[in-house]
Amino acid sequence: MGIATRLINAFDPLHEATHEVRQAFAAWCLEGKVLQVRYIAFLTALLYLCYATIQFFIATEWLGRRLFMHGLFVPLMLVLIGSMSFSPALHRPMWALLTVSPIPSVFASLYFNAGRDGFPLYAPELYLILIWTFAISGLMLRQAMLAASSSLLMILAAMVMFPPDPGFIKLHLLYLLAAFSFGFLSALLLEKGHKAMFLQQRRLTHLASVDGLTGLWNRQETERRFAEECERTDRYGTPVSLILLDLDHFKQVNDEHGHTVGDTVLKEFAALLHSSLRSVDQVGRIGGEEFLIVLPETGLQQARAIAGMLQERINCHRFETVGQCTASFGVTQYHPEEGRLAVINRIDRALYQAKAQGRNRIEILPCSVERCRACAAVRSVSEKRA
Ligand SMILES: Nc1nc2c(ncn2[C@@H]2O[C@H](COP(=O)(O)OP(=O)(O)OP(=O)(O)O)[C@@H](O)[C@H]2O)c(=O)[nH]1
Repeated sequence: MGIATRLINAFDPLHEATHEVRQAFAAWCLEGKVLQVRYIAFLTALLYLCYATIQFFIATEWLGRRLFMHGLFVPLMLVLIGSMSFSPALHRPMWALLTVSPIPSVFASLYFNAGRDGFPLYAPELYLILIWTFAISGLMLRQAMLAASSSLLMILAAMVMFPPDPGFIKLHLLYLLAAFSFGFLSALLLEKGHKAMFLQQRRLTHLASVDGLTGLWNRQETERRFAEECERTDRYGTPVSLILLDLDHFKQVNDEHGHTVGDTVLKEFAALLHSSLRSVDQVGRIGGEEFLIVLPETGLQQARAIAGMLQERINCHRFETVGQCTASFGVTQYHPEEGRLAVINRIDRALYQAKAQGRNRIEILPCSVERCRACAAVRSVSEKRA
């Protein structure tokens, strides 16, 4: 790896991240910076009005144009940016406008002052714009770099076309270098800090949603994902089913082989479930040896077939040290009319029945909505049995 790549990587905590993670970072970062953009845009507009007022008293040339630019055009552009920050739908054009906003300010300053006697008096505006673009505006590093580099090119071009006083030129170059490098470095370090914070937050969020032993979702996250699927069902009518399963006589495993072996069985069991299901299915450990599977876009009959497939795989699997294990299953489908709590209660009942009726069984309970076609077949079988 080249030195340049190593250096870039050292400043980029996301250098190994996927495109999706980088996009998630950009969205997270931009959302967090909206408030900064708002305050900075309004404050800068105010300062430009002060600048225009001072020029009103000291400027000897182009007074009307200076007042138009610094008292009207630039402040209005900044107020527009600040106002756009209030509406999420306008955030994209707001970022675009913020990226180009330094250009007219630099252009105006050069147009009014380059090659004139008063240039050193007004040159600090150029240095401030460079620092503002990098470290204050709220722009992401890449956009800030684009805007500041364009500004710097314009300033250098103006310097070639209208050379300042030879005594001032070296100082001017030094100030430009200082403004650009200070601004760039602070933007680079700020973005590095943001990236590290983003990664840390993702890690913590992940840790807070997984079960430490099995790596499956924990109870809270499983319930959250189930609620999300229910909302999808409420909105689009796509079915969602649940399987609740519990290892049979797991206490015996612990009692006979010890908790460490019990833990290994739970891990192996979790891996078996995870590898047997589709990637869209959500598996969580919601209690000691109790697991909940959320099956999106799956009706009751399909869920029954999936539970059958899992039962067969579990029965065929030989767990380390303990050999064969079995599990009991409750299966049901969510129906929008009855609410989530009713489904959770029903699947609990289904599992209880499977345990009560001898374990290593699948019990299916239809929903309580009479006209639900998905559950009709199961309901009639249950009624016949009763
Ligand atoms: N090793 C281990 N055991 C656990 C863990 N969490 C819960 N358990 C044990 O799981 C066992 C559950 O026992 P019970 O609720 O009586 O259930 P069971 O023996 O599986 O009986 P049935 O469910 O009725 O078939 C208890 O012994 C708990 O200590 C864990 O994280 N690791």
